[in-house]
Amino acid sequence: MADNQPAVEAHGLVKRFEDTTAVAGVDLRVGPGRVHGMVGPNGAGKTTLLTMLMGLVRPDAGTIRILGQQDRSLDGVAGFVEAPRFYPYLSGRRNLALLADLDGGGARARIDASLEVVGLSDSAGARVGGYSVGMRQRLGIAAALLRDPRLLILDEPASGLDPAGMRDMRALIARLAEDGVTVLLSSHDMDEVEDLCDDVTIMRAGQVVFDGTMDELRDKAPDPAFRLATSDDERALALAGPGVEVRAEGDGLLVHAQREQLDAYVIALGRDGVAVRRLDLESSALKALFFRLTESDAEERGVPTKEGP
Ligand SMILES: Nc1ncnc2c1ncn2[C@@H]1O[C@H](COP(=O)(O)OP(=O)(O)OP(=O)(O)O)[C@@H](O)[C@H]1O
Repeated sequence: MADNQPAVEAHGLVKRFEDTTAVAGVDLRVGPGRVHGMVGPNGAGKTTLLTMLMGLVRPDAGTIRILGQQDRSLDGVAGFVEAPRFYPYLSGRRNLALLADLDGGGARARIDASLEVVGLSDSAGARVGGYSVGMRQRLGIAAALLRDPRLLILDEPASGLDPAGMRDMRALIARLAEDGVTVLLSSHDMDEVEDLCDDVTIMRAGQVVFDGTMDELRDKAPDPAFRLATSDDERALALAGPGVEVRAEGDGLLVHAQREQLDAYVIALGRDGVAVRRLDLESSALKALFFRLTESDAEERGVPTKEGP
């Protein structure tokens, strides 16, 4: 693969299931060596898109090039969609050995190294049935690494993990990316994507509503929102200065401002004898933008948004 060749190049992808159009004309480019996040509410079409890229589902329309190849040989690609599945009554190592036999090539020789990378060397002899969700997700990545992939496609790799498991998973993905593996992952969690990804595609109802770098997304984001409680909310409302939008909401105030303007506002309150009793981040700029881009769709279609970022 030429150095600057995209790891994924897809044009006009469409996938219908009976009367649902899961993916409705999507273009996607994943640059080499990038960590690319795909976010969207439930039912946005992320999993369907990833299954098409992995060659598990045939698109109704559109073209896909993976690592420069259009022939779907999928050499150099690995990953999982939905949760990775293993034989629960066999050990982690035995599960990998079975997969390595299917994969052939040098896969068997990579078992130990793959277990090591995902931090499962010590538990490799234990039955997968006794593994935590996080261990199973990491075994899924180890299985993918058997193929020595240049492109890893991961469907919600942090799904179902507790905070420590999530932290480990993020660190693992960051390490793989540092080693030069291109990673395309889906997520519900804007914080996770912000933490991990260089580029992001936001999907809604089968379509792309944003595609660009994390920095480009940040530039588009509105001011973050903060909840404020003071000793004199009326006076605090009157003291709102340039770049600070304040309105009464519930039993306190909602403030939209960039951090520097917020700092100046809080100092002004103090100078004026108004005490700040509570100041909490209500919604980060990126989350606010994510909701703006995707929420109308969720409401229209009755899609639950509680799992959203
Ligand atoms: N095999 C299938 N048969 C029928 N409909 C399907 C099938 N797979 C997906 N769909 C529908 O296609 C739409 C997109 O689903 P998809 O799973 O790709 O979304 P998603 O963004 O991955 O959602 P989630 O975050 O909930 O996993 C949904 O309306 C879903 O019900």
